[in-house]
Amino acid sequence: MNPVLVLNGVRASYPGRPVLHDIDLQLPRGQWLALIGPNGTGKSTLLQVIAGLHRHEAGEVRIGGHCVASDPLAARRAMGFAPPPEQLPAELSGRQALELLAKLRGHPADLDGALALAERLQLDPWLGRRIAEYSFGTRQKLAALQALMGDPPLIVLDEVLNGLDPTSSWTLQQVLRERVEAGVSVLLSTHSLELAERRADRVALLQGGRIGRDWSGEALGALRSAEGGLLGAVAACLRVESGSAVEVDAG
Ligand SMILES: Nc1ncnc2c1ncn2[C@@H]1O[C@H](COP(=O)(O)OP(=O)(O)OP(=O)(O)O)[C@@H](O)[C@H]1O
Repeated sequence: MNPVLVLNGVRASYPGRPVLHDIDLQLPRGQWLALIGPNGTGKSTLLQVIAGLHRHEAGEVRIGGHCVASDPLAARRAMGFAPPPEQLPAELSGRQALELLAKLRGHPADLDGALALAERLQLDPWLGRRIAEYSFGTRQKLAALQALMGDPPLIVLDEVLNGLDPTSSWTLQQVLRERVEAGVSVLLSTHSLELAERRADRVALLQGGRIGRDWSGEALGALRSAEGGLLGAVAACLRVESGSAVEVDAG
């Protein structure tokens, strides 16, 4: 089966600052990929390129076979993206924001599924209140709901578990795992190596604007039982990049 997400030679930058260099990545159906990497290495930029919110200067991004640059609407329909919490419409209630999204997508019935998920995430008591009154974690839950709404084949989440209380975080991880088991693909950026190691099917390390390492399910399985685990493996990669591995080896 064709991968749900394909990136070929993707490059992107901000004025005077190249960020992504020739990113090649494929995400098969029914796989949870955790994207990790140091601060400022370009994870959010990469996810925004995939969501069509940041222009890529070279290469190609395809979602469900649709090219993000030439057929953005079809590409967007094949994915769910959690907006950054500060970009949620503060003057609307959570319910109004979900209704608006369902209407914009042309699937008002999607609201029912989102409301059921809101209950699982204990967001339902907040849905009648203005988003401006939400805490950071409550906004994160609403953003995640938006990404999950309508059951898209690809779900893209940028550090969306940050700020969630442990029970809500666990529930959202369970929801994501259920979706993955049903054939949905999840791309989640995170700084939690524990989450990446335990929950994801595969982990990609973004390093210097490139995919420096890509640990498959098998490699992850080996890391789970190895001393140091994923943290040790990531630290080794970053030492090599900074050149300090040479010092360590020489010492
Ligand atoms: N709007 C912007 N204008 C200019 N530079 C930006 C902008 N947004 C991000 N950058 C720069 O692009 C680079 C990548 O940023 P990005 O937010 O994608 O990194 P990240 O890996 O998600 O970081 P973090 O882990 O800290 O969230 C950084 O050097 C950052 O300073």
